[in-house]
Amino acid sequence: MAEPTWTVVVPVKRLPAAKSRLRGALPGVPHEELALALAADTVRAVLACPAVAEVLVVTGDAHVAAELAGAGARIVPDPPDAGLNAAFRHGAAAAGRHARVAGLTADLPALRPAELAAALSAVPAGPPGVRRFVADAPGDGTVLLAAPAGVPLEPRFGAGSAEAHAASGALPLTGDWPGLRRDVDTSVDLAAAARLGLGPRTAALLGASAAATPA
Ligand SMILES: Nc1nc2c(ncn2[C@@H]2O[C@H](COP(=O)(O)OP(=O)(O)OP(=O)(O)O)[C@@H](O)[C@H]2O)c(=O)[nH]1
Ligand SMILES: C=C(OP(=O)(O)O)C(=O)O
Repeated sequence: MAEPTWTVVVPVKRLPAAKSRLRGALPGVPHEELALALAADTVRAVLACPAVAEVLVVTGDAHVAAELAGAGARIVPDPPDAGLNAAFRHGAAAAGRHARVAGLTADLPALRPAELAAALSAVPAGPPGVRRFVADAPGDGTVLLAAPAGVPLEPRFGAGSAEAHAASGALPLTGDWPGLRRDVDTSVDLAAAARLGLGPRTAALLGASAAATPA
């Protein structure tokens, strides 16, 4: 059984602006409910991961903060308008210098706690202190970036982030973790995540949308 040694930082954008490429993906479902469900299912899986001691959600959204604090996450206020990498750095700073910190995107509704535990256990505990990352399913993005204790996270999330993380000295983790790698940016991604098995919040919205949409 993995030791709960990791602090996982999960940034969540303000819901009205979040997941813009998914807007309209589920007819009959308010967009903000879908964006919140993706984050809630991600955080639920992280909280259930035996390798995780604490989940820090970095957000400027009061609704997200209330929901995810209720689920058991610690909320760290987002630096206003600073963007995704600033949110990761802010969360990592709140975790403290001695923590093993991993940054994870909040759009992984098919994430399984055991996959996250396997990925985190593949990060060596000791020197030489190299950061590790897990690329998304297409291979160009990043879903997870992990740093050993005392090593800055130095996040380079955004378009082409797998290459950017590698160029900054981070090494890829190569395990077969389909739910972890399946980030959801578009309706095609959402369908792929549904084939893997969605967390309960997103699954309920998919079911409600299907029931409301004439065949
Ligand atoms: N706290 C915080 N989280 C962010 C910010 N930008 C993106 N995120 C989160 O980072 C993760 C990955 O970002 P994207 O996949 O680009 O998500 P997004 O920006 O909501 O989606 P698009 O509008 O489609 O680009 C998601 O879980 C977002 O909620 C930000 O400025 N602050
Ligand atoms: C944030 C990222 O990209 P996307 O918006 O494509 O999920 C990333 O992969 O680093």
